[in-house]
Amino acid sequence: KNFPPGPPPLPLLGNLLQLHPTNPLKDLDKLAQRYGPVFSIYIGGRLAVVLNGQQALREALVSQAVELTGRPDDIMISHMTEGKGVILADAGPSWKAHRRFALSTLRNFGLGKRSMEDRILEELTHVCALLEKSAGGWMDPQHLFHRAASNIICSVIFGSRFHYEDHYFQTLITMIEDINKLAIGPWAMLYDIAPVLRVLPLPFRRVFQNYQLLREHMQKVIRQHQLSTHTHPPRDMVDCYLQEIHKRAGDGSSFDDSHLESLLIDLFIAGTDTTSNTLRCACLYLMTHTHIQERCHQEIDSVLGSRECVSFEDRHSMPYVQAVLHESQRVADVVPLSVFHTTTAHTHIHGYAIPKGTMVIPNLSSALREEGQWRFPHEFNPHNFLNERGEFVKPDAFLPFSAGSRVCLGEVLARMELFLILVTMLRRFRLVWPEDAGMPDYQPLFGATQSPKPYRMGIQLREHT
Ligand code: HEM
Repeated sequence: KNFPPGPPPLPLLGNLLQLHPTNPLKDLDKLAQRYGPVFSIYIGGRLAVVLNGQQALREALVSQAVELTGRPDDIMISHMTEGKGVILADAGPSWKAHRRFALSTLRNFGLGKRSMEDRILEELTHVCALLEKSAGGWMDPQHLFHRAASNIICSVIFGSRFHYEDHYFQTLITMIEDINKLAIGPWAMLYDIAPVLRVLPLPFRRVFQNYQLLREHMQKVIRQHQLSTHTHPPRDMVDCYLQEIHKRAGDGSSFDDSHLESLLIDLFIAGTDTTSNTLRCACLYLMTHTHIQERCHQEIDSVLGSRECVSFEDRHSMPYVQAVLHESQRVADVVPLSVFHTTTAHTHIHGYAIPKGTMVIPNLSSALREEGQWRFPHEFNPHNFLNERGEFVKPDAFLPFSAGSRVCLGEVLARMELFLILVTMLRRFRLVWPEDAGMPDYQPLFGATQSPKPYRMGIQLREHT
């Protein structure tokens, strides 16, 4: 009763035929126009409520934060993660304690010998060395940004990094990409609705194999740390967690080696594609909007002067670069449908009654390009984030990290990475769209995480560097 309206479903398929299999975003827009910002659809046999536009998203995710904390008990994902970790763990004491632990460890990383900022700047020396090698030519930045983002996470959680050419490292990254592709998609759906197929050698088997290999990697790292755990202050997140297990021994908490493995896998998966795809999107637009790149160069040069390194504090003196970065995140639209939520109690959204256990899909993408919320919703324009005085402002519809009790827990790290990486790169290099590359294609490839299509990036050393 009083449930959000939606299109009538077909038996078994629900409304799947009304959603384009490779990119349902336009179809969701059409359904929102017809049924309003909060509507319902059947994904197969499963009923879900879709939230569209910043007002409905904030009303639900922020005002009903507690009621929207749950995650769907998606069968494939729960079989894979055993309900542990943070991203896909349902609301409960284990999720809460691990989220709190991860947030406070990421926040306090200054307490170790090396701050988060130092770790990012160290990775940047390797990024710049590789870019220098390509100066005068071009490269596909996909691998570089993936490896850099992944290494920053490795440095924070394991205290060490991999060489970019390390075959083992490259395999780990490929496994993450594969899990992201397969765990949310038609194969996962088939696994859920047709248990008889689970024994067959179909692609969903790969998700389990990859997840197991990632788990074995984490076990190895944890064992190495256990042999040298009496280091003060802690070197990384694994040290912090092992100390936490010791502190909590006997109090019945869920902190143990197997939860640690799941937490590390989550951070590794969540922190790689997202940051890397945002950087690729920023570079694509900067190469093809040369006047915007030029203004960034001017602002960076004037703020940094002869200083060797940028610091995260410098963002307050660089409103234009900040605006460009946020605009890149807006158009990159990296996690378009967020991670699905579930209601943990009966609640009301937008005047509709939503029972406990309903799946909720936050369409973050709809807010990032919502008419009436942005001065230029359909173009790449940093003035979406600048007021008349040229000061940086952040509109309410900027929700790439979602909002509420499940808001991305890597937001601060991601923002720091994006700023330090982009400023350092633009300070030393000019990014150039290759003359023979034809017209740029800005249409992203849809997925649990969206990415720009592969492209080549021309690199020139800037004269004064
Ligand atoms: C540009 C980069 C990033 C974007 C756009 C992004 C976006 C998101 C979004 C939309 C969610 C889902 C929130 C929800 O369920 O409502 C999320 C969750 C999460 N993100 Fe990020 N993320 C980014 C980078 C990172 C990084 C670097 C890390 C690792 C430190 C990270 C760790 C997580 C975790 C652990 C969750 C699950 C939180 C929970 O369920 O309680 N993210 N992120």
